Amino acid sequence: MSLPNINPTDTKAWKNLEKHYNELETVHMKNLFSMDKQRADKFTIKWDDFYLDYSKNRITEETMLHLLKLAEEVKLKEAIQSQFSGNIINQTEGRAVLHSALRAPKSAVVNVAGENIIPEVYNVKRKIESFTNDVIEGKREGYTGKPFTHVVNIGIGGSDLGPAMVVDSLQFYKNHLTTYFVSNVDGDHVNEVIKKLNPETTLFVVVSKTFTTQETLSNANTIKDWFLQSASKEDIAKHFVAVSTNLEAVKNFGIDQKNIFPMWDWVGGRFSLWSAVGLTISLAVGYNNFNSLLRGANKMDEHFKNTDFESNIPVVLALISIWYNNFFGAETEAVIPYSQYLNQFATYLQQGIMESNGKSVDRNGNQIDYQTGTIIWGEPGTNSQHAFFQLIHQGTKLIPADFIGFVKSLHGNQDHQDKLISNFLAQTEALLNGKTESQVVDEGSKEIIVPFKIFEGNKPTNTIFVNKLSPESLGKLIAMYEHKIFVQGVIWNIFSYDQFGVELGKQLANKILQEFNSETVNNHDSSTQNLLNYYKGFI
Ligand SMILES: O=P(O)(O)OC[C@H]1O[C@H](O)[C@H](O)[C@@H](O)[C@@H]1O
Repeated sequence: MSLPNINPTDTKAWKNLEKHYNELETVHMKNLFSMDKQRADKFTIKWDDFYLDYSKNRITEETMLHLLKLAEEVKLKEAIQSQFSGNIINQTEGRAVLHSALRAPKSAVVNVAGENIIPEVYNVKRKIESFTNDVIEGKREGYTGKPFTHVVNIGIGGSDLGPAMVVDSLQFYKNHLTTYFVSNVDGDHVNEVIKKLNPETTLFVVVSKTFTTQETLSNANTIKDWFLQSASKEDIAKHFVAVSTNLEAVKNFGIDQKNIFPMWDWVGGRFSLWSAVGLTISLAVGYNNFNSLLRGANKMDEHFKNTDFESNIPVVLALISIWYNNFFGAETEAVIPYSQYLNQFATYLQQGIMESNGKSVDRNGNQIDYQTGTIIWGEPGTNSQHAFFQLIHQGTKLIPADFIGFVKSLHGNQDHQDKLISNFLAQTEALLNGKTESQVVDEGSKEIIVPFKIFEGNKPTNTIFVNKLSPESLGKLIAMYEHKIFVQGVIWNIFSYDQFGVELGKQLANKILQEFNSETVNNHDSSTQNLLNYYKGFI
């Protein structure tokens, strides 16, 4: 069974939402709150250690009914079943989409082409575990007999962003190993990392699903050449491991077969941190913590699969986002974690969300005439308050935002925590209520200044309060957004799991690279031609 194929704008719910939008467009949330004392309770979902308050949105109970009807009409339930049961829902690439299987319990049965993939998943997990333990305990040594002190992850896109974000987010749980990530083909990146390394005590994890990615192979080769300045070819087996589906290409690179951690084509790059792509996570925080991350994601999978849509966190978040995107015309969404640890969270989500749902052709191959993929951005609070919050509060654009906070701190300094959380709560309150003219006047502002100090309010936010930042809760949080992506892709009737949009630039870059060495080049538009010639003048 493939995915349902329903144009959302043809549904009854969509038409009802259009009508309903006209009624609600100018309604201020402030009034919705004063009209209904139960509002916050009605629009709150408590699940496990998650507390989602979505009451500060421009919605009523009727809005949610229409949105839930939309989910029903596009056959979301069937789509979820189809994904989890291993159907080829990535139809444009002919693949199943089973990152959820990577965090399923051992007893699960998930068939791909008639074969249960779970035993193979657990074989690789065992390999990750024993390798991790050997490195951490110093049983695995470098070519001069010293234990490893540094790990360098070489990858890009999904083979970099996930592990990098998780390692950064879980640095509180980190062990003695120092980790670096090299991704950019800009030589400065690899150069700066190399400066900090000792070849005798550094382990290199080359991560590439395809093992054809220019950036990763260039960086891996540069590092290998640097390594061979002090070590010999035989030592590569001790210091280089790889994660890939392309076992042949890894062997050709010179990595020992024993050092290959396989992955599968049913794991999309941007959803792959749960596979061996997460090896650097496991090395940095230990296998047990890596496994807790997976357990958390699995709990979210179960919640997503089994909970009615009205209390299903990823579904509700996805529907609200559709409401703003497709009816209010909002183009962007901010993700604001009130945790410095989640510094890279929005960057990570950018790939997941924008690579998945940045599509303009529906599942029939037809051009679509409604908005898809949201633009995602964000930075941790409170820093972001002092940077771009002005525009959210008083600018002309509607920017729905997710506020993510943790009730308990990891540092244990309650003074800092109270200050952080007071800001976390105050911002969504301010965005909701704003400040009226009479309030500004009462504060004694000069008349001429009054208009500049008015806050319109009515700015939507979701508050996601989680008990504590742990590997498990982080796993839930990431999986929550993964499922939100899926739900939106189903509603927009697009294929969320391919990424053909990244190919054209790659092809042209390869062509231009060759042209740097050829005498005459004149097959470009005049702008590109001039720029290319300008650069050639320097090489
Ligand atoms: O893991 P790799 O095969 O090296 O791919 C790395 C990345 O590059 C591609 O261009 C895609 O846009 C990403 O989805 C992918 O994660």
